[in-house]
Amino acid sequence: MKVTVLGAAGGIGQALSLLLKTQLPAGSDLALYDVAPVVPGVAVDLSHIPTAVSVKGYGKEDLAPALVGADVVLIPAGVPRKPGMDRSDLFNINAGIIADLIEAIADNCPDACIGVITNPVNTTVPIAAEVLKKKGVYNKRKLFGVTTLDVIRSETFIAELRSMDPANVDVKVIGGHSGTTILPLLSQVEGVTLSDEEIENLTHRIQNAGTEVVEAKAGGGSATLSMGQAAARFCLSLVRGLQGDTSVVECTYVEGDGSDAKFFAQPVRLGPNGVEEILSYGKLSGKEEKAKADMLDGLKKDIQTGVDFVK
Ligand SMILES: NC(=O)c1ccc[n+]([C@@H]2O[C@H](COP(=O)([O-])OP(=O)(O)OC[C@H]3O[C@@H](n4cnc5c(N)ncnc54)[C@H](O)[C@@H]3O)[C@@H](O)[C@H]2O)c1
Ligand SMILES: O=C(O)C[C@H](O)C(=O)O
Repeated sequence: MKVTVLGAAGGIGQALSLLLKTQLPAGSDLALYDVAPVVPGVAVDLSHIPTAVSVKGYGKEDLAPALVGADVVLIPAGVPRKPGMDRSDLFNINAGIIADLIEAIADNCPDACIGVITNPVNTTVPIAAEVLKKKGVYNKRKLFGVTTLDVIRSETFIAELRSMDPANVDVKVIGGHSGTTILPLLSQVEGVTLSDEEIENLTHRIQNAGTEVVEAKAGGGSATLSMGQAAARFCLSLVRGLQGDTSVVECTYVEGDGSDAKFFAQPVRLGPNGVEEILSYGKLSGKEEKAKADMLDGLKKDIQTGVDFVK
């Protein structure tokens, strides 16, 4: 299994690469690409960790060899938010970065599963889809917006509230990855009953958790360590699926049946082909139905911005 990380020298990229070096199955290859000149050093540093995962660094001019043969490509390349910014304020810089990197993926590893982390995810994933379509290699089963951070935050905050082991909390988060498009289904958490007030407070915290980190870092970037963990969880799930395990379920932002929006974060069953099955997200409470209805126009607009960028 070859996993390539694009943007591997950044805050997320380094945390993610460390977790992959220590947790990918034995025999895997980890390819680290970045435009920052430190990337070969990151690879050398990681290569001293005694696991059976090979690590190689690729500098600015070596994108093609970093991608050739990749089964999974994860993309945390791009700029993060500063206090006072929305994720959509990153569009002007990150849209072009994603389009360029996806074009290179289409040329060098068109069959790879692609996990887009770069914000604004609601828009960068549609950009990726349009670029892949232009290149004639779009496979909707293999393009994912990584929204796992919303899931692990939900699990953490609920576990804290109820003094539970977070490993025993399972939360579906649907919609998108910004503001009210992040919709945690707190009415469905097995073994946990929450009051209306608790649901309201938790939903607000989950939807604003990215801003909580951005403000706490005070100009030094956004979530990197928790995102590294979230992306590693998602990647390891993808890899288990690619290796034949068809019991792996994750919530992720994919092109589904379009009944809510063309791209929508929802539970999917992973497997050898990427998405094996889009799963039902179950019955929403009245408040969740309303929250979904209220945010769909905004999500659709974010998606259209991505489509228009490529056209
Ligand atoms: N999906 C999510 O839940 C989630 C969570 C946190 C952050 N993010 C997003 O992830 C992105 C990265 O965040 P970060 O904190 O790691 O930022 P960072 O600035 O620490 O790292 C970004 C890295 O990307 C590299 N880069 C820039 N252009 C590149 C290109 N064309 N090719 C390869 N590498 C390139 C930079 O050199 C840098 O090393 C941001 O857009 C951020 O908003 C998403
Ligand atoms: O909030 C951000 O800008 C980064 C990321 O999307 C997050 O949710 O932490």
